[in-house]
Amino acid sequence: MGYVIGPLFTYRTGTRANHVVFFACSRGLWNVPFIGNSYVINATLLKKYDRSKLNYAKDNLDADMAFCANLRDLDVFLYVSNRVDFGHLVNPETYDVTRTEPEMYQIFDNERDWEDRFIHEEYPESFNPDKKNAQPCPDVYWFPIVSPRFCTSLINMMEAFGKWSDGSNQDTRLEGGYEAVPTRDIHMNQVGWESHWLEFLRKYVRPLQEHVFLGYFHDPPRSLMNFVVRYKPGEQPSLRPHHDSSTYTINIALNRRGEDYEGGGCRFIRYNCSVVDTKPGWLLMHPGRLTHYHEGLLVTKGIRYIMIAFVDP
Ligand SMILES: O=C(O)CCC(=O)C(=O)O
Ligand SMILES: [Fe+2]
Repeated sequence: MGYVIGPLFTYRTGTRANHVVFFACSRGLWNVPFIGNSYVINATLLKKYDRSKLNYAKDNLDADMAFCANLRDLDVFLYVSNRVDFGHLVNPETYDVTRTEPEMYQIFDNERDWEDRFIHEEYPESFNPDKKNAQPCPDVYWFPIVSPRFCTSLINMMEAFGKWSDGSNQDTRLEGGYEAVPTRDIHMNQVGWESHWLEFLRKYVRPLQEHVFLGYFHDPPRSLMNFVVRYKPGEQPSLRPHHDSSTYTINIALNRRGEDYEGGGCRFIRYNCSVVDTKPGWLLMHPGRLTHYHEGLLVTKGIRYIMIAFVDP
């Protein structure tokens, strides 16, 4: 599917008001009076015409309008074709090369690329009505959600920032200044990635929640505690039993058990049930309060990274 800008019948030279963008549902080639943003030009034209005529200036028109007007005056045939897939446009407006992992920040501006890069290829399968969603412990669901690239990018973002909390109960990042069960972590807002994370929750996590915990709707999901945890022997290797202050919690594994670290995992005490064979890019989703008292199991070697959000506190 391609798009055509400015159908012949509504076009008036010199005004933008009449430009119409429409999707062509069939494939073909259309003669158009105006093209913008991105185009391919036959190089022989550049040799053939006098540059005083073939240029980007005419009256008070914008450069793209002037260029097309000059081409029309020269009787150059302008057309749009979707017979070949040329790819798609990237919006460079907010691309910030000063960020570590700038692509991760593109969830709003280049949604399609973001999804291709960062969402797990099996994500849509979780909604297949013929498929039974994995439930390693009672009411603990397990879904593929993000790609390996997402996991390494998020770890890079956090390690480049580097200011891991000290694991004490005093935490100035929190409203009350106190964290009862502290982890060594970095919050999403410390790396300027909170709005992006919330969009990810709304767009990709919320539908999974609605799919398995029927009848609970909260759109957009609210989440004040969004962070990456680092478990490491000699630093903080485990987390004592606790409840999360959330309606539901998501816990995304970011690296590989057995390769990057040994030990680790999450144990749900009421059910005496542990999830230890966690997989990078897979998310655990469980109720936060009352039933799902849990602990982070001891990491004996290497570093374990997880991404946590307490949704709807
Ligand atoms: O280590 C885990 O998987 C559990 C982490 C956790 O419970 C938390 O951060 O609240
Ligand atoms: Fe927890």
